[in-house]
Amino acid sequence: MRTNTIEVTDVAKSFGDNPVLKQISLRLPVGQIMGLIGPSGAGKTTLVKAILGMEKVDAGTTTVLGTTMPNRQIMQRIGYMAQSDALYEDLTARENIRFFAELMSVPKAKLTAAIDHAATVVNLTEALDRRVSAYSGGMKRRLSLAIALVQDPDLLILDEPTVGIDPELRQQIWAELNQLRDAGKSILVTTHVMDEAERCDYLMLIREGIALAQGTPGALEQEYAVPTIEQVFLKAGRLQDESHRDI
Ligand SMILES: Nc1ncnc2c1ncn2[C@@H]1O[C@H](COP(=O)(O)OP(=O)(O)OP(=O)(O)O)[C@@H](O)[C@H]1O
Repeated sequence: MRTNTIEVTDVAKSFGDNPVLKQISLRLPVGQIMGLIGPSGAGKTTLVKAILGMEKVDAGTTTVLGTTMPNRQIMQRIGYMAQSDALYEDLTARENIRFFAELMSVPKAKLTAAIDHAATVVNLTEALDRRVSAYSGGMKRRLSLAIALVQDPDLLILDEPTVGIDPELRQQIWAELNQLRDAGKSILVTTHVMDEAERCDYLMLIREGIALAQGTPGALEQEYAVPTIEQVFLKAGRLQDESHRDI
């Protein structure tokens, strides 16, 4: 039986002479929520795209479900929510979800129930038949998440899923993520929001393309002798800056 859904080993990537990922390795075990946290420009989205095979790496290897990406069959088992919404504005939300569900080969018999469930999770049931052009930014984020969920994927990759989403709905979304994890799905989520980081089973702190620290939230707080992940991050960043100065 497979133990890791994602395996990244010593990945490096530069854009021109800008090194964006430096020797990154990570393992996402089956049935876990892993959080990638780091400031803007740290390399989180580039790492996510490298995992999906959407960005070619300069060195190292990445596999998803034991397979080198990109791979069409494996892509059908991944629910990916990108940072920017790729939606058809002239279609309704229901038509958008249906379009992507069909693309991902959701069986016809399950389609209606799958669309209804995904819409319920993100609280869009009432607005399903409205055109997306009339949606707010937060509603578009929620629709993108519904699209990522609709094919009942083995792996969810969510790039900043809760930006523009109010706290109450965010709770609801995290409850759903926990349920999916408990059902054996694997989830990789990038976030700036520290209280979301605390909810992950395992964290990777990334800054300037370097994996500064990894571990469970509790283990990281213990290692850095501070009470919150925000403080872990600040302390790890300070230590990184000091080590630059020492060179
Ligand atoms: N296609 C590209 N061409 C050139 N540089 C890029 C490209 N994509 C990303 N970069 C650069 O790589 C670095 C990391 O960007 P990335 O989007 O991975 O960061 P991030 O951690 O996801 O940030 P944010 O939280 O703001 O989304 C940045 O300096 C960015 O400008």
